[in-house]
Amino acid sequence: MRIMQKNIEKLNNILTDVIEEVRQSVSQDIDGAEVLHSLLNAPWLQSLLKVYECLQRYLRDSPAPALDYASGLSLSVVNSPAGHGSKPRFYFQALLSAHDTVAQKDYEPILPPMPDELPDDEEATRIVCLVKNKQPLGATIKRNEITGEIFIARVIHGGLADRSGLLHAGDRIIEVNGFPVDGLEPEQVIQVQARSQGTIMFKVVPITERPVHNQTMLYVRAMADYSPQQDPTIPCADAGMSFRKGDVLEIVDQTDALWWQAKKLPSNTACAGLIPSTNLLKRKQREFWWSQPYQKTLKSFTMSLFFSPSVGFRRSMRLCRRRSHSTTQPSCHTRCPSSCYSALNSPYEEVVRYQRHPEDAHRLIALLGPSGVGVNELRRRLVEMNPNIFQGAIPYTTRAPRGYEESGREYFFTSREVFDNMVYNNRFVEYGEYKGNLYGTSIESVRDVLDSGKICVIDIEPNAIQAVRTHELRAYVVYVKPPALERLRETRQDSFITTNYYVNRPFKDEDFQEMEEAARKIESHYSQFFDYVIVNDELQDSCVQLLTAVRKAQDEPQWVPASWIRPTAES
Ligand SMILES: Nc1ncnc2c1ncn2[C@@H]1O[C@H](COP(=O)(O)OP(=O)(O)OP(=O)(O)O)[C@@H](O)[C@H]1O
Repeated sequence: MRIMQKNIEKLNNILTDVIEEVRQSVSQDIDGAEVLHSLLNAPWLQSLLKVYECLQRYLRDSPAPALDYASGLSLSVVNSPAGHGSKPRFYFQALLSAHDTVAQKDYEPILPPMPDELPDDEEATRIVCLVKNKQPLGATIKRNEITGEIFIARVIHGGLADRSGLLHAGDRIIEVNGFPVDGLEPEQVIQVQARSQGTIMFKVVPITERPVHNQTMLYVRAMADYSPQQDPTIPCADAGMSFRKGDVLEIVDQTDALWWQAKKLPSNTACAGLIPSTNLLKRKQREFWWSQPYQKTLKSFTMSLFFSPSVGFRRSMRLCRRRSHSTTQPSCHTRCPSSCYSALNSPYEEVVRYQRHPEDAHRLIALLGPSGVGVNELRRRLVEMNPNIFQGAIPYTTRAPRGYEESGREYFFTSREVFDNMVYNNRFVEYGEYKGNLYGTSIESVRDVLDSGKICVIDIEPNAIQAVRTHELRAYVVYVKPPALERLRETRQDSFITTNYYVNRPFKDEDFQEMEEAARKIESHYSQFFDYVIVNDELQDSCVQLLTAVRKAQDEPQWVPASWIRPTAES
């Protein structure tokens, strides 16, 4: 007993040391440390250790059941006059029934005895018996087309087969429930297995050398939608996992070059699902792209991220509203470093959990939404609410200052040469030309605000998202969405819009329809980059939601691109 206590003490010491080490790592911002820390602190791990301790104790004491039939006893208590009317809870009965099964050593199924003498050339086989529950088996199979032999292709992480620890990728299946499977099609094997009730018995020849895989933890944000039910190439649609763009996925197994295993976060399931690997998804996208007629491709291809739904730039920058039917159609360009093209091209973006350190610069708050939805109004109200905390970025322009304007207050007034030079050096988040003058939001303007300790709030066009999602600015992207049409009509009754032709005219129904159409396009192309969505219904509520978003951005852990934390030469 003393030896065991000593061992437990040793174990406790090891755990304390590990937790301390992890704590130090967390303070040094080392990736994954936070995850490990929460793992070691997890109540279930503590419970497991307790179970381990109990098992060790009982191993020594070898306890015997006092009764073989405890559930019968509970029934007599209920049926006795004293117990009349009281019903034992269902789970208590189940517990007693489990007790009786163990006490009676009722371990199904009884296997045939091993033959005394095995021929020398007999392959080592293993009988694996799994108790079926509502979960699928959690393994896929494949057939060797030459020999007709059936093999386990992969074991799904956290599934029934994986948790048994008895079946592995590469094991050859000889029989299922006593039924020889050599030469059958995989679908026929699945049917045999599906027919079995209670338990399934596999006779397998275990793979001789199991490959050793050093799986590294990988988290990604999906940049496209995926549905296994609509993918005819997936090895097993039931084992597949669907995801929407923007979802954060934990990749638990990358052994297979084509099909990874992943869990969607936050996850409450132990079992992973199959998803296409980066290379496979890229290949599918290329094939899809080439198979589509040109126009249709632009409309429906989920990864056509280069398509910009609205070209122009915001009123906040040029102080005049853009209209898509404007005769002086403004053009807008964004700074897009080479890393941005790879981010747009990749179906998954690697992400890490990041929490801003109180001493770090604030994250940039970038608001976007369809024209007229209220992005500018919300930004203005936030700054007005507390100008000591929030500030916009002063834009640059080549237009001449008006009487009341001062350089560095409304705009930085500059020459075309200087402006062109800044464009050439990638110093603009976005810029554009309007009525012969250039306007732009520079990275320096944003940096100045952030360096002063304030929170910089800007509004951007959707195609500038990549220019602010950088290691330098670490933008938190807030999407402002219009409410339903009826609510737009109700809430905007007393509001005005400014167009190229009219200053402050009341909203019309066509403005709302245009806004909804633009919103649909923005969402379908950029929703994977939204960190927070505000439906701008009642203005007061939206302001409160914006404050919540800002607080989350600055004070709560978020999934951010891994390149922000491990910057590459490009980012
Ligand atoms: N929730 C709301 N309820 C009522 N009126 C609103 C609401 N949000 C914004 N508005 C009004 O709608 C008009 C347009 O808003 P705003 O100028 O902020 O649009 P925007 O999204 O910045 O578009 P643009 O940049 O093209 O001007 C303004 O008069 C604003 O006061």
